[in-house]
Amino acid sequence: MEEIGFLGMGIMGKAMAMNLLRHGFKVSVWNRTLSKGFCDELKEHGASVGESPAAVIKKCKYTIGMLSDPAAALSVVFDKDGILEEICSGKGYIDMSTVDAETSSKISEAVKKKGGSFLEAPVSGSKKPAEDGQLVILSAGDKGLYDAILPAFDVLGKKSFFLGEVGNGAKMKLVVNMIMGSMMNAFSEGLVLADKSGLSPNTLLDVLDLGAIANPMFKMKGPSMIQNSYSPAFPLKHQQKDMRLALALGDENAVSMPVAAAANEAFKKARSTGLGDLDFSAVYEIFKGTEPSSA
Ligand SMILES: NC(=O)C1=CN([C@@H]2O[C@H](COP(=O)(O)OP(=O)(O)OC[C@H]3O[C@@H](n4cnc5c(N)ncnc54)[C@H](OP(=O)(O)O)[C@@H]3O)[C@@H](O)[C@H]2O)C=CC1
Ligand SMILES: O=CCCC(=O)O
Repeated sequence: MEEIGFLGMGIMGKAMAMNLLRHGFKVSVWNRTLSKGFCDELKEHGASVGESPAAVIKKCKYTIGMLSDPAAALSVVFDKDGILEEICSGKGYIDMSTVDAETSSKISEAVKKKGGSFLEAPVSGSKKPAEDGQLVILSAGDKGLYDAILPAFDVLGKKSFFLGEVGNGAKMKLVVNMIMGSMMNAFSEGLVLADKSGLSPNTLLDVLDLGAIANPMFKMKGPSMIQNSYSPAFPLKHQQKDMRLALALGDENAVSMPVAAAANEAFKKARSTGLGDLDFSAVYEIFKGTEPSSA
């Protein structure tokens, strides 16, 4: 397949680009902050490093973006040296960041106006699934671009969905993360309730894992939460962004979401106490009423 461009070498972007390289793809990467040290590692695996989003688009037929939030996703497209300066007929941009439908539509319209094609493709799954090529890809937009990029999606993910028009991928992702964030809050409350009422949180994990609400998230995050350990796989600031965007989607559709609203408050409180760069499971500290003893 043609060389693939990759913009945004954060937790997810770096793992995904590395995975493409391991599977024999040629990859050209770019990150806003070059000094973060990702370059050498990726270069060792054969990546070339572009000096701007425009430079990467110019070089590659297909370019993927994995940026933190709507402001970042818009910036790489519309700002100086951005995607719009080089996107043209025959080139495709695939935004895999988690953003709202409005952001995605804005990008789609601008890219199409320049003759390019656009696909939104946010993902379910975190750092480890990204490293292992086990993401769930929620794409929507240009079906021709989806078909063309499938060989790369097959490496990045265990399943790809095509959900129709631009916006549907973003909405699906926000619904999923709204449920996940609400679950993390209920789980944290339960761990605190078990502890304060004289039960072992570890035994609670064993009981949960054998019942109808067993799930990979409780199983994976529970033991480290009990150890007050929150090394970031999915940063809490991004989970709070997703709750905020999901609540806005609820507003638009007049859907009452009291559970998600309460969860959002807890994530906001966690951010305001300096936990934003830790894993989103650090919201547990808000329910414990303590500061984390380690990251
Ligand atoms: N981590 C996870 O488990 C998952 C994350 N996601 C979503 O994927 C996206 C990336 O997440 P993740 O990798 O964890 O996030 P990180 O915070 O690790 O990385 C964010 C990336 O966005 C870049 N960035 C931020 N602001 C700007 C800007 N204004 N202009 C250009 N680049 C910018 C950062 O560059 P710089 O290094 O310069 O700051 C960095 O490359 C987010 O939308 C997140 O919600 C989706 C599924 C799972
Ligand atoms: O957006 C982040 C999702 C994290 C996950 O699905 O485990």
